[in-house]
Amino acid sequence: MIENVFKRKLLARERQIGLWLAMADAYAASIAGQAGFDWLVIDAEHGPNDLRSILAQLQSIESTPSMPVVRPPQGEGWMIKQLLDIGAQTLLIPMVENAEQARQLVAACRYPPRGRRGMGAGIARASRFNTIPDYVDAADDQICLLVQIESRQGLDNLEAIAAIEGVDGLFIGPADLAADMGHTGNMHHSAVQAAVESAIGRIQACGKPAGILTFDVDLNRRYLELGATFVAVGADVPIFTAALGDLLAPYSASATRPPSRGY
Ligand SMILES: O=C(O)C(=O)C[C@H](O)[C@@H](O)CO
Repeated sequence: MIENVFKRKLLARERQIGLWLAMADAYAASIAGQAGFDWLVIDAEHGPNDLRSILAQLQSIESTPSMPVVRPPQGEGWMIKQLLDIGAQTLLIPMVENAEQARQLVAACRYPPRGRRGMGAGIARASRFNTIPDYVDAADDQICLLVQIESRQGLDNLEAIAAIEGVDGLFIGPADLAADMGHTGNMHHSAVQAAVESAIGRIQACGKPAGILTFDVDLNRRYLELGATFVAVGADVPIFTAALGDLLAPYSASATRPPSRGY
C-alpha cells in the first residue's frame, strides 16, 4: 500500500508547511513540488481544475518530495469517489457546517462496511491498476479527510464536527469566514482574527490537528505558535503575479502590483 506520509505526520502533530495550487497545471505543480513544501493543495474549488487536470498534477507531484491534497468544489459523494479512484489520498472539503455532513464525508471515503465508497479502484490509478494486492483492505487507513470550517455555523458546530471519527483534521478558511462574519475581503478584522485564534485552540482541545491558509507571514507565525499543525503560506497565482509585477516595475508604470489580502 502507498503510505500517506501527510497523514502520518499530521497525526504525529509534525508541522507541515503548504502551498495552494490554483494554476491547474501539472508542470507548475512539479516546480512547486521541488521547492520543498510539505503539502500542495490542488484546488478545484477556485482553480479551473477538472478530473484530468487533477490527475495530471497528482502524477507530477508523485515524483517530488511534496504530498498532494485535493480540494473538490464541494463535498459531494460522487466527486469524492472519482478523486479517490484517481489516487488522491488526502481531501480538503470546503464549507463543512455540521456533524451529519462530516459523517457523510467520512462514509464517502471508506469502503463498506465502514462506509459507502463504491468498488472499482481495481481498474483505477488508486490501486496502481490492481498492482496493489491488498488495496481494498488497506485503502481506508491511508485516506486523510480534512474538513474546512469557514462559516459561523461551522464554528458553532466545531466540537460536534471534530468529534466525528474519521475527520483527521480541521482547516479554517479565513477568507470565507470573514465574508460570513460580514467582513468580506478583510480577514485581518479583529473579530475575524479572534474567531480564528479561538478556533485553533478549540480544534486542538478536541484532540484534532488544526490547519489554516494565510499569505501573511506574521499571522502564520502566530498560528503556528498557537499550535496549528498544517499551515498553507501562499498560493501560486498571487506569487506569480507579484513576481511578474516586480520584474516589470523598473521598466513600466503599468506593472501589476496586486494587494496581498489573502482571498
Ligand atoms: O476561506 C478561505 O480562506 C479559503 O477557503 C481559501 C480560499 O479559497 C482562498 O483564500 C484561496 O486563495
